Amino acid sequence: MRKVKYAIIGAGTSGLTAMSYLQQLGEDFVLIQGGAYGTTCARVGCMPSKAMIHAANHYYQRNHFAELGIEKGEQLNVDLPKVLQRIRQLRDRFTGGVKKNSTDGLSAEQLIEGFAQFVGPNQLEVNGEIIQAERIILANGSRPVVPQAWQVIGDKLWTSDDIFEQTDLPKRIAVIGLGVIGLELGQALARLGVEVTGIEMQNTLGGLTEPALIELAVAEFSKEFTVHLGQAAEVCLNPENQEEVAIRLGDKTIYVDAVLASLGRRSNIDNLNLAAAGIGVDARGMPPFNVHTMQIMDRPIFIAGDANGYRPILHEAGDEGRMAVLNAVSYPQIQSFARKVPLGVAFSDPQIALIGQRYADCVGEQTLSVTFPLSCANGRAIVMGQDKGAICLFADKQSKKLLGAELFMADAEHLAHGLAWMLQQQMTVAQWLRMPFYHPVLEEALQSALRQLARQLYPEQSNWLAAELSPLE
Ligand SMILES: Cc1cc2nc3c(=O)[nH]c(=O)nc-3n(C[C@H](O)[C@H](O)[C@H](O)COP(=O)(O)OP(=O)(O)OC[C@H]3O[C@@H](n4cnc5c(N)ncnc54)[C@H](O)[C@@H]3O)c2cc1C
Ligand SMILES: NC(=O)c1ccc[n+]([C@@H]2O[C@H](COP(=O)([O-])OP(=O)(O)OC[C@H]3O[C@@H](n4cnc5c(N)ncnc54)[C@H](O)[C@@H]3O)[C@@H](O)[C@H]2O)c1
Repeated sequence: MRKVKYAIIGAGTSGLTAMSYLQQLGEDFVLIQGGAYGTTCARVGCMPSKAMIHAANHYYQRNHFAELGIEKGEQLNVDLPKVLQRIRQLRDRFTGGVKKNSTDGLSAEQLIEGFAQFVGPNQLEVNGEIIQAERIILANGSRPVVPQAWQVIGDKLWTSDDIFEQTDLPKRIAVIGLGVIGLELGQALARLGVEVTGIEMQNTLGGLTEPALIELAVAEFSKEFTVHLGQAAEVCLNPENQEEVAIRLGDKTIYVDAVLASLGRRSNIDNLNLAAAGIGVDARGMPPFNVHTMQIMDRPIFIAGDANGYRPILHEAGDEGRMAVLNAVSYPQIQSFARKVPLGVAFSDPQIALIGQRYADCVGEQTLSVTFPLSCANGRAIVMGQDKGAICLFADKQSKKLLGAELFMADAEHLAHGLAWMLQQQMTVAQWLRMPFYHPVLEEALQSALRQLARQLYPEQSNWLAAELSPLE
């Protein structure tokens, strides 16, 4: 049996963030990594998906050249094998960079290759070796949800783990699940010339909850690919042609060449045998843990990143790795950390951004909301041909502070950051309106929405000309 002070399970963003702190402190640790190196983000997640979207969006622009007076755009072609090859080259560059700066520098004692599982309260087993660790960080990520019944279609069933490995793309793909992954990759595939059928069992897409934005988004995406909402699909091989997949949607059958399952991701926590550590799980298979400390019960065991399923996105995985390692080091002293304002961006076009609380969770007597369409006098959006979207802001009537925002607009990623940063400062709507807004920029749409909100929140305020200025103290 090997004894160590710290064991980290998983060399993803979360685990590596935790490890870098232990390295700085010169602590005694092991990093246990099962599966491929280089992190989910760089290998099969954020980065290859953005590389595909980038190529797809460039190619798609050809459809709009004529209206700008630029000729022969329709003569452009896409070389799909080259597009896919470039994605893999970029992926290798990103994963190579991650490895060089993290696991490549570890000694044979520090890095253990293999899948860990608990065999006792503080004991892990990897490849038959027992590791006794005083403090343990579980950062073993998540994997795509794939229904067992869909396996009958064999290699025609893809997830985000497979799509970037393809050397070419077929004519027709069904993208099932129009959350973030389905929307980003579904639109990219459509823009690269694939005939895409998008299927989502809820009556929304990309996580939007505000009805006007959902309607706008469905209308926009439907121009590029077929969108079926409110229906769960059944998948099998076409009995008459085993080369084809048959998707059953109610009484409709759609035939495609491949299926991209983007139905969500589930935690890998189930491969750790938590029961052997004396840790129970809830109905979703998750152990009890504190989102402000990352600690599981009162144990010297911490859970961070996608593994805990709380906010499965990259910057949160990094933050949770930090919280987990700070508390692992200070254990039994445990510090609670405030969570940052929730921020999510889907890199579709237009983008979707969700900041703070969700609209659906806030609607009620105490909430005021405004939805401002970009076509309504945002000059920059109109010039760019990007005036299809809208901004929805919602605020608490009493405190006059924003609760959150949902955006469906071009380049929402930037405005979303401004909104998240300001939301975290807990400013009132009047304070926001005293910030500078340049012209002509998309941010002026935020200014317009804030003005509409302010008029309802401050009915007593008669002089808005002055209210947007701060008196010199
Ligand atoms: C297609 C896609 C696009 C995405 N795009 C974005 C984006 O644009 N922006 C964003 O913020 N987020 C995005 N994400 C989410 C982001 O990639 C994840 O939230 C983040 O990578 C999670 O990091 P992690 O450290 O928790 O897990 P991971 O990076 O998955 O690391 C966990 C590691 O643990 C290993 N492991 C599992 N079980 C064991 C075990 N028992 N023993 C040892 N090792 C084990 C796994 O093999 C894995 O290598 C995307 C995800 C996907 C799939
Ligand atoms: N830009 C980003 O930040 C980004 C991009 C990609 C992924 N991610 C991360 O990856 C995670 C997983 O992404 P995802 O898109 O797979 O999950 P998701 O939870 O966002 O969306 C999954 C969708 O599939 C639908 N669905 C489930 N089963 C279905 C069925 N049988 N038929 C039809 N629809 C079905 C769900 O209703 C849901 O809308 C996200 O939660 C996010 O944290 C982030």
